[in-house]
Amino acid sequence: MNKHIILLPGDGIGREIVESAVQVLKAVAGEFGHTFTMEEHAIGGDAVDKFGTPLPDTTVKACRNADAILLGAVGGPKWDGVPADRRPEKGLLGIRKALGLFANLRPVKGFPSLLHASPLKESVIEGSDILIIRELTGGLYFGTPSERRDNGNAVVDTLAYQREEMERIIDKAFQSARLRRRHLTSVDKANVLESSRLWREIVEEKKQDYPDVAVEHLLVDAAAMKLITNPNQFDVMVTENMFGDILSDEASVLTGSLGMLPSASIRSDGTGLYEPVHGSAPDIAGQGMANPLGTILSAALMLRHSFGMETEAAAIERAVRECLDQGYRTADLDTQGGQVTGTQQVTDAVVENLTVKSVSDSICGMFV
Ligand SMILES: NC(=O)c1ccc[n+]([C@@H]2O[C@H](COP(=O)([O-])OP(=O)(O)OC[C@H]3O[C@@H](n4cnc5c(N)ncnc54)[C@H](O)[C@@H]3O)[C@@H](O)[C@H]2O)c1
Ligand SMILES: CC(C)[C@H](C(=O)O)[C@@H](O)C(=O)O
Ligand SMILES: [Mg+2]
Repeated sequence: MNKHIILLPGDGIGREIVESAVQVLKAVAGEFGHTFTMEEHAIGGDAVDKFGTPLPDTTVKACRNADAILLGAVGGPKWDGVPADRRPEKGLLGIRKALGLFANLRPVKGFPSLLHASPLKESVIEGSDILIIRELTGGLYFGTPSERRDNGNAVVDTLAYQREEMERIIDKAFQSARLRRRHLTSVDKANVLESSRLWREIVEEKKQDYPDVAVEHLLVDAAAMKLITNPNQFDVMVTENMFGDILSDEASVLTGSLGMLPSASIRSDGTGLYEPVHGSAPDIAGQGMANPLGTILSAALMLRHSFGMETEAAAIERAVRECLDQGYRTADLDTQGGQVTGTQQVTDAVVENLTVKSVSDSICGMFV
């Protein structure tokens, strides 16, 4: 197959980890006889520096014409002082909105050889396999422009949702639960927020259409606690934009590192932007020590969701598992006294495992 992929490296470690994923995608193309053309565009602080805006029109246009998009990360202290409309993060929010990518799938599944890498007890995290589905284009992030009033002494952020925006993400969550263990946890703050009360009503309405899926409601504060104390109770979790942002970083602890988590930001027709859950990690940028696996696993999600390449996606996931089994670890992972390996060595190990092993023993559908 021929596919055209837009690369948006962005800022901080973004370029390093996207480069790793590109090496893996090239290896997949070679191994399976595909042609992936890749074209880089600017976003975030990188775009502010080059074009004076975090989301140039040329980037949006290229993304609209792409088969899929792979993003690194945006932001960093360099742009702390820029006006609100030039914040690097606006570029990321802007491209998600421009492409209508309302569903953010954040699978949280630990690799066997990393069980010990979590600060949580192995008995707690063993077998945890959660899909967090985060609404991505509404809520507090996109309310009528935030503003300062009273000489800067009062602030307004607006949490707004339309019924349809809630319905489509809740439908997506029920459908995903059907493909997994048929258990859906809806997370809200219905004891306080009117938006959460509408959300809960819609979940109750929708569950009539999915009688085979067990549904529970949890308030977000309790959900945050249970995610750490009893993660195995969860299958699919669905929640609004900001709750999903926070809960997914928290859930990454189950896997050993925030650097491990991939994500798919998609809409109903298969269009997708694939991005690790973490940010630009300015504290380690440029040092060759970033964990590339969240981005490499995001590339696997791209192959599965946007290109329908299940075998190829599973081959990447298997290669990552083997790389970890062989003991390769970036510094964010507990090395158990072993050697710390850099971004490039980890990437090389994944590529090596992809190319030397037969694909017949692939673990299909490891993530979503
Ligand atoms: N999707 C995105 O582009 C995205 C996501 C989150 C944060 N950000 C932005 O990133 C900047 C930094 O934010 P932050 O420090 O709060 O969050 P962060 O996710 O960048 O980093 C949090 C911690 O995790 C570590 N970390 C993250 N990814 C890692 C990886 N792949 N390998 C090893 N360690 C990793 C970092 O070193 C840091 O200690 C901010 O400007 C923020 O807005 C962007
Ligand atoms: C950088 C920021 C706008 C972004 C978000 O909150 O969506 C990030 O934290 C993420 O999780 O992708
Ligand atoms: Mg986040």
